[in-house]
Amino acid sequence: MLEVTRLQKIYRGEGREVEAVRDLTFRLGEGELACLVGPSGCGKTTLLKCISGLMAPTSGSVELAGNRVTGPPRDMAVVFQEYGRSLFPWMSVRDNVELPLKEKKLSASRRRKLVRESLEAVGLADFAASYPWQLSGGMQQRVAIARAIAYEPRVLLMDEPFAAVDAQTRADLEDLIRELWRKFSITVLFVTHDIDEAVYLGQRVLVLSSSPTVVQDDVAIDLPDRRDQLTTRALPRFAELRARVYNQIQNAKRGSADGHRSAPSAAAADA
Ligand SMILES: Nc1ncnc2c1ncn2[C@@H]1O[C@H](COP(=O)(O)OP(=O)(O)OP(=O)(O)O)[C@@H](O)[C@H]1O
Repeated sequence: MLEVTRLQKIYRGEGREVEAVRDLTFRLGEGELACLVGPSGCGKTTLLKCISGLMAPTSGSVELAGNRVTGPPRDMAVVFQEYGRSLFPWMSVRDNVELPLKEKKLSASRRRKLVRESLEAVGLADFAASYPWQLSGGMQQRVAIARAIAYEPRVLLMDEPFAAVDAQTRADLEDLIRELWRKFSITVLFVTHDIDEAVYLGQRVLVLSSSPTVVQDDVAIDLPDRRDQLTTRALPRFAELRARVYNQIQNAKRGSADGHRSAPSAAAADA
């Protein structure tokens, strides 16, 4: 569904160059839920901007369902960390969710149906007429998620979407993402700083190296598919996977090539 091949991004300006991403290759199969972690400043946002077509890579390519991404694709939606800035405060929840659907030129009845279903799916059916500023941070992020889901994307990119909410809300939102992923069979790429969150959510965790970035490790998360905040996180296997991802990030910070690989199959075999 998503194929990133030998992606490189060099920022140029004022007589200096920053190579943020060096040589990134990975694939996401249809319906996969993969998390992406890496040291601070390693190029996660740069990567997401290239994948979502907001920025052109210096070299390499991104393909979505076999089509090269050269601008924001119709089949992709992005949820950012800063929900406060991604929702329009003067529009009701309903209108915020409906706005991108107008661009898709869907009929009014189809738009209404999608808005209703997506608000129901995130538990906000009763708040359609409210304004974002009347809702808590966690609820606002649910609105942003509903807007993304209503767009019926094949791929959903999430850039540290829960970094600004409290721990309890974060746990609820994590469970919501797994529920929506199962319900709508979307391919999800979820960027996070939080190792536990990556292991809890993902079927795979891609660990990025320090900038200039390559894929340092690709860990298959072989935890039971039905996850639960208490029992899953208490499993010995959860602790093992967490330790592996943690060690890889420490290696990445030290710039060590230990465990460096980019082929998913090799990593899956010894995860
Ligand atoms: N517009 C830009 N011009 C020049 N350099 C940039 C630009 N944007 C990012 N960089 C550099 O590229 C590298 C990667 O930045 P990026 O924001 O993609 O990393 P990140 O992993 O998302 O960071 P964080 O973990 O702090 O969110 C950094 O060295 C950063 O300074």
